[in-house]
Amino acid sequence: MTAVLPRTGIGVDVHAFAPEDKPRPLWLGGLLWEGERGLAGHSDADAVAHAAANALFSAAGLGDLGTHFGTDRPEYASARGTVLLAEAARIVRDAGFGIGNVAVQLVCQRPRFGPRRAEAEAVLSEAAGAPVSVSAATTDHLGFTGRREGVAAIATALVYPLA
Ligand SMILES: Nc1ccn([C@@H]2O[C@H](COP(=O)(O)O)[C@@H](O)[C@H]2O)c(=O)n1
Ligand SMILES: C[C@@]1(CO)OP(=O)(O)OP(=O)(O)OC[C@H]1O
Repeated sequence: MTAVLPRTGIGVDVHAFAPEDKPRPLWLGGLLWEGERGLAGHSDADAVAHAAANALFSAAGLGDLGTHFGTDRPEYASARGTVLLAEAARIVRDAGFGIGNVAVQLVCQRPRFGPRRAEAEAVLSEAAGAPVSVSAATTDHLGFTGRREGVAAIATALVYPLA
């Protein structure tokens, strides 16, 4: 008898802060952060949502964000991370998987994520159609995140084959 096992996936995303002469709004964890410096990218550069989507694709063995939403696709310019995450979840489900959960670790000095964690988790979970949890850590001012050059996010996901 062959066991039907769940599958785990991993995803990473990094975005640099936008240059001062080309300011952008900050979208992170599906939320708009008023008064915070925005991130550079083709889409809205929401590293938390992108890492979550990468982890879902990884778990399902379906490549990654670039496989499905390349930067050569004008329709994804400034696209919301939640839109990409919802589309990733749809693609994974259409490939025959249920989604157990997604866990994201955000690494940055700013913004302070904790006060808006519940709000972000609700928005991301709605987009994925499954529980998405987000934790945050600084790097004690070390490295590119510590110097506030950008943010990093690392995610895991669990999916299971539907019968
Ligand atoms: N961008 C961040 C980073 C961290 N937090 C919260 O602060 C706690 C302490 O961070 P350390 O890096 O010093 O471990 C962390 O556990 C988070 O709860 C945050 O909200 N936003
Ligand atoms: C999301 C896409 C497409 O708009 O562009 P970016 O916003 O630059 O983000 P990245 O995390 O580098 O993933 C690549 C692309 O799929």
